[in-house]
Amino acid sequence: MTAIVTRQLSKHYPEVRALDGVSIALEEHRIHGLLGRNGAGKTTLMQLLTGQVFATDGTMEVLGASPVENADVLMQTCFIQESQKYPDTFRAIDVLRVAAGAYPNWDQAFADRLVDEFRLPVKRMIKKLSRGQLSAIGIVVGLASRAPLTFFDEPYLGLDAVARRMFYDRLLADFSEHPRTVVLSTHHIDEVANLLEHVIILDEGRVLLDADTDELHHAAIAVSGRAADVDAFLSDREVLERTVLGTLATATFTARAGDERAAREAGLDVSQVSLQALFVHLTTANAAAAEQPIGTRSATDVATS
Ligand SMILES: Nc1ncnc2c1ncn2[C@@H]1O[C@H](COP(=O)(O)OP(=O)(O)OP(=O)(O)O)[C@@H](O)[C@H]1O
Repeated sequence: MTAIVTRQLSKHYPEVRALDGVSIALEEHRIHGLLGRNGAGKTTLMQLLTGQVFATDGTMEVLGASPVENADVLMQTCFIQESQKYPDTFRAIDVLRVAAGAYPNWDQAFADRLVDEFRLPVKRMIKKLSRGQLSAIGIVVGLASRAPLTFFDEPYLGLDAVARRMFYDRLLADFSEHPRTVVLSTHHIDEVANLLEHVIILDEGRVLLDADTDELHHAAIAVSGRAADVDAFLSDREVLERTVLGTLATATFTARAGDERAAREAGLDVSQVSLQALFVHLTTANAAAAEQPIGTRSATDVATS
């Protein structure tokens, strides 16, 4: 079943098209990555899907219905935002108490364990907590709520590397025991690459890439060897990046079936491209295409190649 379907979903502000004709389908019980450069539209998409802002155009279904003012859907949805505001008088323990009442699948024992692991001082006033401790509150709520649909919007601002690792481990372990749909937006792409089963890359409000991560391993490959051999091999391929060092060249290109074998047969070294590198290649290529005169580009050139 699909947990989320959007069709031509758009959110336009007077000065910017924060989201522009986004059509996606996210299967349930998977961890989806929502990636994009600053201002790409990730938060806007999550705000639309959780009924916090209204669409300018298009339609969406979340857990089978429109999320707009729909208590049934919203009760099954947990949205952890980087900029979450809490009442001035709240301590972390108060947030957890409210969350326990709000989420039907809340697991208090799990929340208590996470509080210990993240060393969260639950009785201290929230306004006195560090940036990382604030993020830890969101993570505890996001995990212990066990909501059928959980959005984590860059949930770990200020969290150190150990705590981030712990978040990924706990998310993965709990997800295997209690499958649910998770949408995670992040700039730490390499850290989460192994967690993600499906990736959407947004760029300037549009979908630049929508693919399962196992397909992505073959979507682009890097070859290196003598510059002349590399260039001969690349002749009719779409090159994402090419660097030359003396007589040697390395190039990343959009791969077609059989390309890996063909490159080896041409005497080239072949390596896989990480999700992070692919992200950088695609968003850079899209920005370069955007600078071309109108009429010579298609915004979906990169996504569909
Ligand atoms: N309320 C608003 N009014 C006007 N413009 C807005 C509003 N909210 C977002 N935007 C603009 O919409 C675009 C998308 O913003 P959004 O917050 O969705 O990006 P993002 O991908 O989450 O970025 P980041 O990675 O920096 O958090 C940006 O250009 C932003 O300035």
